[in-house]
Amino acid sequence: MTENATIYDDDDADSTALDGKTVAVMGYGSQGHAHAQNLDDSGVDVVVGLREGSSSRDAAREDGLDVTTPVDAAAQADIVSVLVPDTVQPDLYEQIRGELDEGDTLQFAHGFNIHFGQIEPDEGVDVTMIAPKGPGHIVRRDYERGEGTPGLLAVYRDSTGEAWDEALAYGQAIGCTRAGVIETSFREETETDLFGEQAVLCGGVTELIKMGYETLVDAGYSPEMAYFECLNEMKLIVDLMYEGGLGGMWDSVSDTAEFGGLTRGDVVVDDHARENMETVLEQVQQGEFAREWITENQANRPSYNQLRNAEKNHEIEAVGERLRGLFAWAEEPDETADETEEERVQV
Ligand SMILES: NC(=O)C1=CN([C@@H]2O[C@H](COP(=O)(O)OP(=O)(O)OC[C@H]3O[C@@H](n4cnc5c(N)ncnc54)[C@H](OP(=O)(O)O)[C@@H]3O)[C@@H](O)[C@H]2O)C=CC1
Ligand SMILES: CC[C@](O)(C(C)=O)C(=O)O
Ligand SMILES: [Mg+2]
Ligand SMILES: [Mg+2]
Repeated sequence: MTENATIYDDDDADSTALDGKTVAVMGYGSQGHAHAQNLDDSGVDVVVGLREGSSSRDAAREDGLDVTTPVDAAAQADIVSVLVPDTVQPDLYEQIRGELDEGDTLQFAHGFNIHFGQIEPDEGVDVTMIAPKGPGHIVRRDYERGEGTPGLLAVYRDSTGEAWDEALAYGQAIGCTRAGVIETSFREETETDLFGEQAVLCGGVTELIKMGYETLVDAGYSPEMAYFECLNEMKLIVDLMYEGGLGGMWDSVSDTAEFGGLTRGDVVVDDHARENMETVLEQVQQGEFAREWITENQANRPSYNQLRNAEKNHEIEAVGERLRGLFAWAEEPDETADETEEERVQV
């Protein structure tokens, strides 16, 4: 049996580890906007680093944050949180490298570039990771609700002797310790995160949904029925697992669903799927996926763009958009949006 992981909560963190320190958040996308605003709301000094002409600059300023260039932000900072896309991080690092002084920290939300050797930080710089186990918009939403998204903590280099305390305080400031922060390594975070998103969370689930939808539609059932059955209800079922584990879900569904699911689930996701999962994991562990993704970017993402378009054009997307628009709580369309000044009726 593998040993249990160490999990830290709010009581383990000491916010004073960030006293007098400035955090430069590089990027204001999914994770960047959440970390920057959560840190700011937690009383930490934050500056956002964005390239000149960046489409995110207005959003960060409207959220009340100081915005400057990545180089300038890094120059002001004690901790540089690297929250631009993984493929962009090596270039960004080269731009800001000269601004990282001995004792500063490079902080990541995913270990890809350190683990696969795409960034090799200079000696004297601490290298840490707080990786929220959830999308950035949920990290922000959880924090605002007084809750938190679970996170992972890893230290790749601790030159100062303060890296662990500082990283845990960072995890607290973005709300992760409210839910629990698990101690890990850059290798373990990178390999499990890549495997999870490819085989289960993003890749596995979308293929399961599309295959279920196509099976029903090909058999003559309506697209609307197939959408509700295979995609919409997925969230409701997963919510039950999130709240009460697999058992919580099985308790809530009918005995008929439980018997059918327990006898037929592994007919669909069978030993072939397990073997394929093992292959996907090996490709991650051996760096094969990383090399493919790096090469794909060097070639301007031909496969990525093609696959992305195919996914967007899948019939389930149009059906879903129409059905979600019928939900009573869906936003009313702004009927004046396309009207000219003259066409508007003053009342
Ligand atoms: N998405 C998520 O929820 C999760 C992400 N992570 C990790 O967090 C990190 C950030 O990912 P994520 O939040 O998805 O990133 P995003 O794709 O959301 O980052 C977008 C931001 O990066 C900036 N950016 C994009 N390209 C460049 C560039 N060439 N130069 C400078 N800035 C650029 C964008 O600014 P501009 O307007 O200038 O383009 C924008 O502010 C990654 O390491 C990822 O693996 C970890 C957990 C979950
Ligand atoms: C599951 C995808 C993720 O790893 C995440 C939101 O945690 C990501 O890279 O976006
Ligand atoms: Mg993840
Ligand atoms: Mg990921």
